[in-house]
Amino acid sequence: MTLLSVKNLVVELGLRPVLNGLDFAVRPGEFVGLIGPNGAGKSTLLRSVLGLVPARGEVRLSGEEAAATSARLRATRAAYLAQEREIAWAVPVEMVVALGRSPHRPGLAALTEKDRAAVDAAMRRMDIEAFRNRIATELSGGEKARVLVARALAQDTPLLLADEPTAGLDPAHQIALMRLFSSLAADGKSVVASLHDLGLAARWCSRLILLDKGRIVADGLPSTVLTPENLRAIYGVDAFFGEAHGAPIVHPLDLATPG
Ligand SMILES: Nc1ncnc2c1ncn2[C@@H]1O[C@H](COP(=O)(O)OP(=O)(O)OP(=O)(O)O)[C@@H](O)[C@H]1O
Repeated sequence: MTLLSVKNLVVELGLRPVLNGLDFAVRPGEFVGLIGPNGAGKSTLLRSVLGLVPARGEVRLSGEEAAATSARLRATRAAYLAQEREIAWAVPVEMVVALGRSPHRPGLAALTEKDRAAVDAAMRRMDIEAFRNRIATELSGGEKARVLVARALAQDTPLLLADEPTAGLDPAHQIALMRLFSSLAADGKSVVASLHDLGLAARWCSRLILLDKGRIVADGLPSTVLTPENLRAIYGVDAFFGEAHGAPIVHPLDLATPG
């Protein structure tokens, strides 16, 4: 059983090819880091999986063709954390997080005990319980980011698609989030997260997909994807490679020297 499978996914935006025939599948238990330079197509890939941009090819969520599934059912299979972190509504944080339960509430019925438990658990996991009654629009950028992750967690889906989830978070909350995604994967869920921080990607992801110019150029264990050759060829950087506590360290050091 795959939670997500993508076959020959093609996206054109403004008559420009953005994704050029992608193929991959994500199984339960995987924490997949989607990496690649600016403009590689990472956000477009996440958005096209959810039908948010027009695409050709086949996308299956939990085995069923996504295009043939209702939006509500899709939202019980995959949660999405968008790159934009603005919160439009001046309402209490708790209410924003509870929006994650919408796909589980027919006609937006009152929150059930299960809904409340999911909202509380998501707020606890994102360390935002203290903000519960604060107005969401009045939070800092990183605090808002954590509220939106909590909303996606409250959705309680087998698959989480997260676009740059660590952006704007301080180091402790970045690491806590990567730990959380790892533990979701250990519980049999899957996370696909676009990441620019190659150090976090190397250390925490079970698998990396490296995109460049709308194509998958490497897909596998972080140690096989984050090679000096790939970093030079795709990102144009030289990096330090090391190891600590049994996990890899990758830290970009400088622009690659020509030749
Ligand atoms: N609405 C659009 N119309 C035309 N081109 C678009 C549109 N949206 C995105 N693109 C182009 O598609 C390409 C991929 O964009 P995308 O946002 O998926 O990249 P990304 O890998 O997520 O980049 P970043 O790391 O900068 O967030 C870019 O060249 C971008 O300019």
